[in-house]
Amino acid sequence: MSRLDITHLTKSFGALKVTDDVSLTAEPGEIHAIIGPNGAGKTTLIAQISGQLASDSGRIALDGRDITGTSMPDRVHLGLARSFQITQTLPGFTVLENVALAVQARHGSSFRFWAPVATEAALNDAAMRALTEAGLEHRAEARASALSHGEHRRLELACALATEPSVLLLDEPLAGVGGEDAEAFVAALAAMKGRFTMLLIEHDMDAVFRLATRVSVLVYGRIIATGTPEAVRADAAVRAAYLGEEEEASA
Ligand SMILES: Nc1ncnc2c1ncn2[C@@H]1O[C@H](COP(=O)(O)OP(=O)(O)OP(=O)(O)O)[C@@H](O)[C@H]1O
Repeated sequence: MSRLDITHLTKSFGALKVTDDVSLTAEPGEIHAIIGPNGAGKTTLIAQISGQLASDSGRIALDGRDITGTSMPDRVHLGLARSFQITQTLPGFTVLENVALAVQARHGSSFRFWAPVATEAALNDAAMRALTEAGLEHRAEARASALSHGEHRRLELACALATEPSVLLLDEPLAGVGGEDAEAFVAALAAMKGRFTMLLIEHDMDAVFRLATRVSVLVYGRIIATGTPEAVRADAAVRAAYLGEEEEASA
């Protein structure tokens, strides 16, 4: 069963059809990237999937369960985590404390019955595991306010992972992140490949083609191709609509 199964999703703003009959899946352990030129409808699609925006028609299922009409908090609770939008980090708290709070938000009721010391140890252990996944364990004791922009993004990633999501929506994780920070982020995601299911929207094509298991290309709200990075790169329609232009522009 697909972790995420989206069928015939649509959304219009007035006369403008921004999401036009989009169907796609995220299979267990895959990183499915969605790419497309500016204005293709990527942000709108992610907003529909996360529940921020209601769809006009179509169906969204998470682990086989229809979540089309559910609220954004309900989707998070059911295991759909959207990084960078839902996470509010606390700048005066340490990195570890921030992630421990995210763990507690997920497991609040089960941790409550434990003795306080054991509770704290268990929370910190779970938080350290998420921090290690995000490649940020060496910053556990730093205050969140002391992190670089790229480190902060990885803290948000760790907070999202701490909720043990079924599917993680990553909306332009590398936006505004440069150099070593970007490299560290991509390395952290690459190391997670196969173990977490992710839908990735990202403008950095090098990162997309390095990370993605499958790539879908969105143009004017429609998916014009879905396949392995190699197949999509070689697709004539994709080259004509998008990649060719990008490569020519950067040549
Ligand atoms: N709330 C809105 N009302 C009207 N039009 C909208 C609204 N939100 C988005 N649009 C339009 O829908 C289209 C798709 O926008 P969207 O932001 O989803 O594209 P995108 O692929 O994420 O673009 P980018 O890569 O530039 O972030 C654009 O033409 C945009 O102007």
